[in-house]
This record gives sequence, structure tokens and C-alpha cells, in this order.
Amino acid sequence: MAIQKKHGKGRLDKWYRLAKEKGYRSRAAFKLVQLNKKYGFLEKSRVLIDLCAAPGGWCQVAAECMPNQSLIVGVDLAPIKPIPRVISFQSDITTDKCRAIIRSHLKHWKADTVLHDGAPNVGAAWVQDAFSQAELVLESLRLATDFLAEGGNFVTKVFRSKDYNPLLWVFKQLFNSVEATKPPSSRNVSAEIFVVCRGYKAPKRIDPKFLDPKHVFAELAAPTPNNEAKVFNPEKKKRKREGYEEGDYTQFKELPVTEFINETDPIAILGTYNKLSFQQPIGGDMALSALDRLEETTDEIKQCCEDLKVLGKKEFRNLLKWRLKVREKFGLVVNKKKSKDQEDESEEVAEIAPMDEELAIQEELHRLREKESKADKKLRRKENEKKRKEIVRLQMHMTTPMDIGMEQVGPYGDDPTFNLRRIDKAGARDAVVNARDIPAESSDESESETEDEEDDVDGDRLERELDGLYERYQERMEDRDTKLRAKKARKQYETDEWEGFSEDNKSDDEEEEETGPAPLASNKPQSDTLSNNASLFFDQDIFQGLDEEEEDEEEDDDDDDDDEEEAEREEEEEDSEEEEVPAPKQKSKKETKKQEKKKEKKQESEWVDSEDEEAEKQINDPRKPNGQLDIDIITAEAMALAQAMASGEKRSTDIVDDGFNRFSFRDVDGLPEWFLDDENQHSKIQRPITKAAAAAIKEKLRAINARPIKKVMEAKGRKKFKAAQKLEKLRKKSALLADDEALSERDKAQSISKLMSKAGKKKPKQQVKLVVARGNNRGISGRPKGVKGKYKIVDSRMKKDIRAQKRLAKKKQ
Ligand SMILES: C[S@@+](CC[C@H](N)C(=O)[O-])C[C@H]1O[C@@H](n2cnc3c(N)ncnc32)[C@H](O)[C@@H]1O
Repeated sequence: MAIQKKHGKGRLDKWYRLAKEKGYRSRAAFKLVQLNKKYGFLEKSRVLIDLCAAPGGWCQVAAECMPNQSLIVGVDLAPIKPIPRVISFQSDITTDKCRAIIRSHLKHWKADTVLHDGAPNVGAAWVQDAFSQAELVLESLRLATDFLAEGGNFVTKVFRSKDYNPLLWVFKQLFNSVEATKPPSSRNVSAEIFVVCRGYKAPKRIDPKFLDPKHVFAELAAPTPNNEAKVFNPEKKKRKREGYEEGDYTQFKELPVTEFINETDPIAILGTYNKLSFQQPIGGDMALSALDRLEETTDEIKQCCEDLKVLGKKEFRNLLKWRLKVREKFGLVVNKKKSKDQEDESEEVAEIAPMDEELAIQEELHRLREKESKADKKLRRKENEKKRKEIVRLQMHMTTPMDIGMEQVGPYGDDPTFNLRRIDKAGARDAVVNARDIPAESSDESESETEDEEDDVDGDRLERELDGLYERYQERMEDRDTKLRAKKARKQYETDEWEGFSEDNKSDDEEEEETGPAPLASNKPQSDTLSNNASLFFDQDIFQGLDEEEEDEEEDDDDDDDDEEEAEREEEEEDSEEEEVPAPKQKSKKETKKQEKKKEKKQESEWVDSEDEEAEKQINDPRKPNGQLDIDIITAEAMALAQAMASGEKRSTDIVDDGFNRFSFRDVDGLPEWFLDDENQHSKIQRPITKAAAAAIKEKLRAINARPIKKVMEAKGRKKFKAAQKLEKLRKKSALLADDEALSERDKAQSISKLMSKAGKKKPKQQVKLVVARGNNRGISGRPKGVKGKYKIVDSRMKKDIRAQKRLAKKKQ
């Protein structure tokens, strides 16, 4: 409050800090922010009166939320420092003078909203203190009825007391809708709630009794007690919910701290009072007057005493502990070890001290239990997360880089074999098992030579293993079904064109095929074209260096090429200028180097890199690596022939024999091309086709055709990408909302669900506006005047053309 002195440190609650941060003059500002968030009355108001406005937090919020050029008038007993866009003055809202000033500011305008956040000032010697909160509310309502426009809003603070219901009744007579709410920024310990009255009925005449405190808050005569009923149904004791005690309308209660030390029920004091004062009452205990000088009375304790309403559990515990210490110091607590007689003497202490200790112990226990359960939860969450990730990886057929596993189980997992459990294909696993014996490259430069030699030996072994693996791989490749290979080649071709957004789109078929480690080309496999197991295998640390080496080599290569060019240039220069340059020598050296490199490259190129290159090769080269012809069976004849061979009906020699027939040696010299084209269709042996072969080919073609075309895939990819982007945007927005401390949990949830539903809605398709090319639009090029968005210029000619086209189409049908 404006006059009441605020103790900055004592009110360090979240809203206080937020208000400071956002530049609001009071934490109360957030109450209006939250009320407006819920009811949205500020945005709709053009004229607003803020009664009891000092220091001006509500006025600031109103100025922020109301439309430009709105009229905001703030009044308070206390002065209000100027606020942009706000007219403020000092007056008592219960007086006619205040009414007149407001009128002078409003002129002929009516107010859309009247706000009232007044509370009778406590401690100051004002006459206005005589008013109770409820009376002040009624006064503000009276003022509101003078200025409110029909349909206007009245927002007021009320305290839960016995006057609350009569007040609500009055509001309901004057407004269409009356809702009581407690914004999150209002302290729970505070009895205040806010009543939002909307839709002022603006009656022509208001019965003065409605706004007269004497009538509104008049006590109803107590009904005559039914003593007979009492005998049979004894009265049950009800909890007192009326709010303030009779005759005690002050909100701020202060107690000398000495009372807190002396009293037998410290917890009740902490719950009732606002402040524990260190000012010693006249004639108080001298020893206690030195309380604030005790070393136990830390600054924190003093701050806690300043405002008990903002304290948390921890602070209360600290205060209780401090009280115990002080009591001990002043000899108010009898030590447990002391004799029983003494215990009897200080009856009160024996009762209270253990209670405090027990409280402390209980709280401590509770805290420990909470901590333990938190740790448990965290562990469980972590494990669940781990499992979830694993499942996702499995589902997506993603390769698991070795170091992901390491995260959880140490640098090499539980098992020093790099945990290659998943490589279950015998060849690969054997190789890995052998490979694991190879010590990892040591970064320690001071390793002895013998260790280096060992490394070399192991390196050779690794080479051998890789050779063996590759040979096995080649054998498997040869055994492959041609159908699957063609399929893969096609797929690979497609993925070359459009990779989409999924990390791994391999089909099950492909994965089944990719059992062995992928061949190496340029030593380093490309993980996105390898099978899971192969990628796992090549993800091992021992392969990591190879990449760099290769890059280095490439770089060297480039350098070599450059050097070579340079050398050549130099040679030319030498020829012309007859200078003595060791270029030829250099060149010969480099040439040999280059040749060596070429040789190496040639060897490497034999190691087919990945499915990608393999597929390409298969497309371009009709031969397999072993020299056999690589023919895909794509016709029913070929399939029938293959079936006959597979079932032993025919042998390869029969096929060769069949090759020699009457069409084998046709004399085509001098024949025209058109004739040959036609002839070729018939000048061949017509082989019988079996039903099964025809069905197999049909099925094959169906499978090929079932795959989406490239454009469809691209469109799908784009759609997926856009959806992902949208989702990401939404995620960011909702995270921002969730972090916004100014919003209540309910508001946050509402805003987020609003966002979601908005995002779910499809944008309506933009309508194309048809503009007829007549008048000013005749013969114009470009956008016609006054037309926004998509448009299409049409004319009568076009209409006729379209009609003619339709007629033709109909005729053709
Ligand atoms: C809780 S504060 C208002 C805070 C204000 N809404 C804000 O956001 O900064 C209550 C105010 O009511 C004022 N007040 C109490 N009785 C009043 C009266 N009779 N006339 C005018 N103002 C009064 C006090 O001066 C005090 O500043």
C-alpha cells in the first residue's frame, strides 16, 4: 500500500520480484493482469476509473491493455506518481468532492469499467479507517453506479467476512453476471477475493437502501431457538468460516517478538500475525529487550519476523528453532537431563519444547523421505527414458553409434568387446571378436617401440580380417537373388534423387539382405548405406582414424596434382628459360608416387563402397564382380526358361543349342530400317510361357508399380518437413507460455490447448477471384485495380471456348 511502509526484503515473493522486473509499481498489478486474462474487460474498455489506485499498479496494467486514446482516471488517498496515459488525483473515494473531480475528467463520457482494489489503511490516523472493507466496497459501488455505462464492468476486492454474502447479493441486483475469483498472485493466506461484475443493468432509479451499509449489512434477528429440537438433535459444533473476528477488521497484526518467545503456542502466533516486532513494549522484560542483539538473532531471522505471511515452511522451522534457542538461553526451557523436580516447576516448558522438537523431527523425516522418493523417481525416469530410446532406435532401424551405449555403461560398456551383442551374424561377430583384441590406438606419445610393433602386427591382423570379411561378403553378393538386387538398385537410385526426411528408410527386405559388413570403398563406409550391423561394425573406434587418413590422402593427392602441374609448368619454363631447376627429378618422384597412389586407388576401387555404388554398377555394368552376366529376369519368357532350368527340365547346353535356330543368321544387309524394326518383332523363336512364370512376372511388376513415384515421395517429404516445422514452432510457443510466471496453471493450459486447436485447423483455401475483362479491366495486363489475393481474368471469349471444349469432349464420349 502506498502509505504503509513496505519492507522490500520481507516481501521477496515471486510476484514482488516479477513486479520489480516488469516495472510495475505493485505486485497487485498481477492480480489485474490475471483477472483481465480471464475476463478480458480491459481491451474492450475506452473509459476506466480506478478507485484506490495508489501506487498505481492497476493503472499501469490498464494503460498497457486498453486501446490507445482511452481515458483512465486513478484516485487514491495517497498520491500517485504520474503514469503515462493516466489521469490521477488524490482524494477520498467516499466523498462528493472525489465524485465531482471524476465527473470533471469524464465530462459527458460514461465509464466502461470501474476498478476498486481499496483496503482501509491500517496504522495511519485517518478518519477513513473507520470504514470497514465491506463498507468501502459499497462506497465504491455507489460511485460506480454514478459513472458506469450500461453493460459496464465493476471489479472489486472483497474480504471473506460475514458481510461478503450481502455484498454479493447487492452486486447481483445490479449486474447481469457476478463471479468471485481469486487470482494466483493473491496470497493464499490473504482473505481477499475479487468479484468481477459484468453487464451493468443501469436501472433508472436505485433504491438507496441497496447502497446503504446500515441496510445491507444489517444483522438479521436471530430466530427463536427451538429448545425441544435441541434435546433430540444436539447441536454439532461447526467450524467458524465467517472470516474476520468481530471488531477486528484490521488485516495487519503485529506482536512483540517477546510474546512469541514467551507464549506457549508459537505455531498459532505464526499463523495469526503478520509481523513480530523487535520493539520492546514499555515495561517489558529487560533481558528480552536484548533479543535482537543475540548472535542467534541473525539478519535472516529479523527479516522473517518482518512479514510472516510470506514465509515458507523452512522459514517457519527456522523461527521455531530460533525460539527454542532463545528460550534455552534465557532459561525458559528445562534441559531434559535436569531433575524431575525442575521439570515439574516449568510445566509449560515441558509441554511445549518436545512439541517443537517433534515438529522439527517430523519435518526433517518428511524432507528426507521426499528426497529419497525424488531420487527414486529420477532413477526410474532415467531407466524408462533409456528403454524408450532403445525401443525407438530398434523401431527406426537406426544404427546405434557405439558411444551411445558407452554413455550408460562406461567408456566401452560393460563388456570390453565394445558390446557388439547385436552383431549376430557369425562372420561379422567373429571378425569383431577378433578385432576387439586389437588394442586401441594409444594417444600416449611415449609408448615404447615394442608396443608400436605390436600395434602393427595387430593392424595387419585387422587387415586380414577385413579381407576375409570382404571375401565372404562378395560370395554372398554373388548368391543374391537377382530380383531383390534389382529392387535395391532401383530403391538406391530413388534415394539418390530424394532422401526425404527420415533417417533410415530401408525396407525389411533390404535389411535381411544386408547381413554382412558392407564393402569398403575408400576405406570408410558410408553409414547411411550400410546395414545396422555393418554400421555398428564400422562405427568402432578402430575405424575412426581411417576416415581422416583417407581425407589426408585425398588432400595429399590434390596437393600432388597441384605439385605436378606446377612441376610441369616449371619444366616448360625451364625449357624456355634454360634455368637449372630440379624439376624433372621432382616430377619423376611425384610420378612414381602418383602411380603408387593410382595402384592403391585401383585396389580400393575393387572394394565396392556401398549399396549405392553397387546398384549403380549393376545398372551400368551387366556383369557381376565375378564376371558372370548379371541379368534381371523381367520377361515371362525368361522366367519360364529360368523355371525350366531350376527344375532340371533344361540345361545350360540346351539353351546354347536353342540359340542356333533359323533366325540366328539372318542376312539383313541392305534392308531398310523400318523393315528390320518390324521384322525383329517376329524373327525370333516363340517360346511357350508357363502360367506360373506369367504370374511371377505379373507380381513383380505389380510390386514395382506399387511404389510411389518420385514426385509423390517428394511431396510427402515436404509435407512431413512442414509438419515437423509447425510442431517445433508450437513446442517453442507452448514452452514460452509454460514459463510465463504471470499466468496461472489453468490459464497456461487453456492458452496451450487454444494454440493446439488453432494449429489443428486447416487454413481455408484462398478463393480465386474471377475478374471479368470488361469496362476498365478490358485488355489490362497485370493485377486489376482493387483486387487483392488470387485472381483470374475471364472474358466472354474464354467462356465460349470452355463451353466448346466441353461440347467436344461430350461428343467424343
Ligand atoms: C492495495 S492498495 C491499492 C493498490 C493498487 N490497486 C495498485 O495496483 O497499486 C489499497 C489502496 O486503497 C487506498 N484507500 C483506502 N481507503 C481509501 C479511500 N477511502 N479513498 C481512497 N483510497 C483509499 C489506500 O490508500 C491504498 O493505497
